[in-house]
Amino acid sequence: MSHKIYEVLTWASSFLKQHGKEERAAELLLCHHLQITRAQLFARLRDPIDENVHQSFEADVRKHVYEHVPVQHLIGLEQFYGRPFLVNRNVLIPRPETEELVEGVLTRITQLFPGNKTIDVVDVGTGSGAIAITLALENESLRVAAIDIAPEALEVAKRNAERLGADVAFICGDLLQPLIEANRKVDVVVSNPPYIPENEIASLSPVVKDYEPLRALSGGKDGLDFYRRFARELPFVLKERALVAFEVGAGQGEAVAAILRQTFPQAEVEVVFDINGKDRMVYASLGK
Ligand SMILES: C[S@@+](CC[C@H](N)C(=O)[O-])C[C@H]1O[C@@H](n2cnc3c(N)ncnc32)[C@H](O)[C@@H]1O
Repeated sequence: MSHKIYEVLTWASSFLKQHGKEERAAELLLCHHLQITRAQLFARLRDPIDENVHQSFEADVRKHVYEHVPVQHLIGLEQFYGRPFLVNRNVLIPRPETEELVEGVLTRITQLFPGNKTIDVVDVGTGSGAIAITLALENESLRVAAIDIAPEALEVAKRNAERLGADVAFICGDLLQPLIEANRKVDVVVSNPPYIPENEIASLSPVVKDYEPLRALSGGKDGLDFYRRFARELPFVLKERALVAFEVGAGQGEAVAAILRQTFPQAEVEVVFDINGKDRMVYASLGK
């Protein structure tokens, strides 16, 4: 007997809810299996569903529930700043908080660098390329480079740049070392580095811990290792007038601001809260 789309959707929603998962995953996965948009899904609720599609959808719902495979890995995509980014186990799934970081960078760039000269930006720890690619697509005055230590992450980032038509120079290397070695200076350094304290990794949910790369998560003993390294390396790569923009873990804002103030006593340093009221971004403007 063939099922109707709404029956399958109702089953999946309540199965997910019953197992403590977000019900919205049902819609996302069903749209993916039917190859339709959300609006089309709701227009077709009373249509019958092909049995093969039904089976493969149900198998994915069960994988999400029992094996904790992230929905984004089942679909192969995550939306970031309104664009679809390919994701897999080699990259962090880009998060909505990071969209706020991108927004903050775009606004501050306009304020700090009025006029239309080319602005050199580097995204450090680019992962899927979400930050670098979005910046390049949103502001054509930006010349964007992106660094990651993991070649397998850069493969994903390069495919994303190609698919989305963004011009980004990808570099494999350790933090700012590639720029320091090339004696290259930039106007903007943006980064969402690993910042989770080591002892919190074990208690992360399995969807994160088992499927996202550890090197994208762990920020050392107190989570601040990368910010301390940035503080040592930034003075070698920043132009006189420059912007540093970091995503931080909730509760780390003041500690990261203190690290930046110590390195750049003249800088204007701001801790910015996200829409959920958490301190998630720190900006330092130099040479204002
Ligand atoms: C938290 S993820 C951020 C990914 C992406 N920028 C985003 O916001 O979705 C951190 C990234 O930093 C990279 N990374 C870790 N250590 C690094 C290092 N020493 N130098 C450069 N990149 C590094 C990881 O491979 C990972 O892709």
